Amino acid sequence: MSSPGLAPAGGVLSAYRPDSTFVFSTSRGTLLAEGVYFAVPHSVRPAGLADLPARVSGSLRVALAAGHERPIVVGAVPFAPEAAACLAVPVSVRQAPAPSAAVRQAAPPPDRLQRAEPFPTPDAYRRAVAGAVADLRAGRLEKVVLARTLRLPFHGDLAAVLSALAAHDPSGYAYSVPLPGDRTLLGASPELLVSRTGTRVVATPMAGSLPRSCDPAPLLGSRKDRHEHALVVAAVAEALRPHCRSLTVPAEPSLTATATMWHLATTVTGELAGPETTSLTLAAALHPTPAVGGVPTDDALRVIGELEPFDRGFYAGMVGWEDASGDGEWAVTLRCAVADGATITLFAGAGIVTGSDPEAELAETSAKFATALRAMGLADV
Ligand SMILES: C=C(O[C@@H]1C=C(C(=O)O)C=C[C@H]1O)C(=O)O
Repeated sequence: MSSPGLAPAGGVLSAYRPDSTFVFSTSRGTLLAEGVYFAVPHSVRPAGLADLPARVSGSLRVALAAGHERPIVVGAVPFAPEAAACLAVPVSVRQAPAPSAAVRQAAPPPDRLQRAEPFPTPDAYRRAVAGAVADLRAGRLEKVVLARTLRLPFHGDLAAVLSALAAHDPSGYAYSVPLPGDRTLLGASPELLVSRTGTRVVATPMAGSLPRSCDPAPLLGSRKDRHEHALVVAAVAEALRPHCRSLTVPAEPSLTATATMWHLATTVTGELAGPETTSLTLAAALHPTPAVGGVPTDDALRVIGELEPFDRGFYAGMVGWEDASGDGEWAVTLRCAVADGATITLFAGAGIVTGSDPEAELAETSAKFATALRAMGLADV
């Protein structure tokens, strides 16, 4: 890492260029990385994520050997394990305290949201949810997450969108990743897939949601949401346990708020059994959790492939960083948008269990779109 002297986050974000800068902003600070010193090579095997931790550790060793003083790897990993990740050792990294003040947005032309194209259509999404509920009732699976997209024209300033994302949800993970083909992935995730700091491991799985405009009390009491949540926590604990000497899994979830949503969340903490387990070893063991996939994972992935008429790309993958010691922090790539020329595509999904109501899941995904829409000045939730 080049000398990270603390500068105001507004200052560090002013260096942001959507097509070339990686940004990862948390309540503890903003990391801004530029340039490609060494691109993490793609997998040559169809091994998916199995060799990802080694490819990243290897890239960090190469950078160290070439004289980079404090290399880190930053970027995003797509949802599908066989799809190419976008990870690199950047040339320079700056860090600054978290941004504090919301950025005022210019008022958008009023017709813009009307030109938004949902895909699949709301009707098709309701039908997909109903189809999944039929599968669930037939006992073929316990949970599956179904997503949808919203595509709209966008000519605005992505720097303003990114600062608004960070300012609206200062306790979340606001990010921006330059993607191949002059596209930009950006969003604000509430969910920590996993972090490793020395031997300390933290994961904050989420599942069970309501729009922020609702009273959250029924969420904590909802059997359907508690079940949906428990499935994710159990899968996260099961994936982390083999790597940990001790693991603490709270028996009850707590309520977490973002600017647009309420979620049930559980913070799982552990002590690593051995120092060789990197943050990405843990992330690869966890992905995809049932917060974005389902239970059992393979059946859920098959149903997602059958019922979702689009490629998730980087949505529901992971975004973050890892350093040469193996420490790192990876958020689930949620509440995201991909900007591509004059078009931006938003992604949002919801966990479906036997008690799911298609209309409520449609409303939940609409509320999740509001995170990006609000940052674009297109929703005032
Ligand atoms: C799938 C998404 O969010 C996930 C699904 C949730 C749910 O189903 O309740 C809650 C938080 C996230 O783990 C999304 O934002 O697209």
